[in-house]
Amino acid sequence: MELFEHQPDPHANLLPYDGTVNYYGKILSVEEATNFFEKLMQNAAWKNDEVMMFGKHIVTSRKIAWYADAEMDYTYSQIKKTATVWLPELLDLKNKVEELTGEKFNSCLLNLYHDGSEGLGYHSDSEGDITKNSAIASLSLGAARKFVFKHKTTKERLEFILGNGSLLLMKGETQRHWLHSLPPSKKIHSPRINLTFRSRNPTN
Ligand SMILES: O=C(O)CCC(=O)C(=O)O
Ligand SMILES: [Fe+2]
Repeated sequence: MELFEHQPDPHANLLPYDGTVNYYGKILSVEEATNFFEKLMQNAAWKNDEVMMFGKHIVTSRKIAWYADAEMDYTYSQIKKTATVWLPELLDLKNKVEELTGEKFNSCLLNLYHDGSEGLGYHSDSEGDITKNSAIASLSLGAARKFVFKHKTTKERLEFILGNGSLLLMKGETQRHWLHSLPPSKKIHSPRINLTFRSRNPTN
């Protein structure tokens, strides 16, 4: 595999306070990332996301797919979802991410942004059955996109670029104190897949 010259220090905390975010840089070669992107594009159980916004039921153009250790239902954005059992390529990525981060994950949300017109508004991933203060690992494939953190009370903002094959880890109190978003951009004309590996409490 090609190696990357300027690997960041994954132990450095990118947040100034109230949480921990570690950036591992590119953990896949361009070839590997392209390969995973194509496989997931083809094989993942993509469907349009449904969310509740201002009391309205909205179907987004962004697509999502949920995977978990066993088939179970859970709630995300106030709507019940059903997860599917792991694809082999997702298990490969999960193993790699667990090995690098030293964390364990039992589910994964995939997001497919067809181009820069699709993004994700400010939110934190702490709702429902997500294990409190558990780590969330975010692996990006395809188009590089801006990723923004905003503190819930100080409103301090921090921006990062998440490139093809890169890994970001959010842990500790991050979700409690910080929101994050993927802003839309007119400059991006190609797709991106993001995988967030998570820990959920098995409630059913
Ligand atoms: O696409 C991304 O980088 C962010 C995804 C995200 O925040 C989420 O799925 O909760
Ligand atoms: Fe999120």
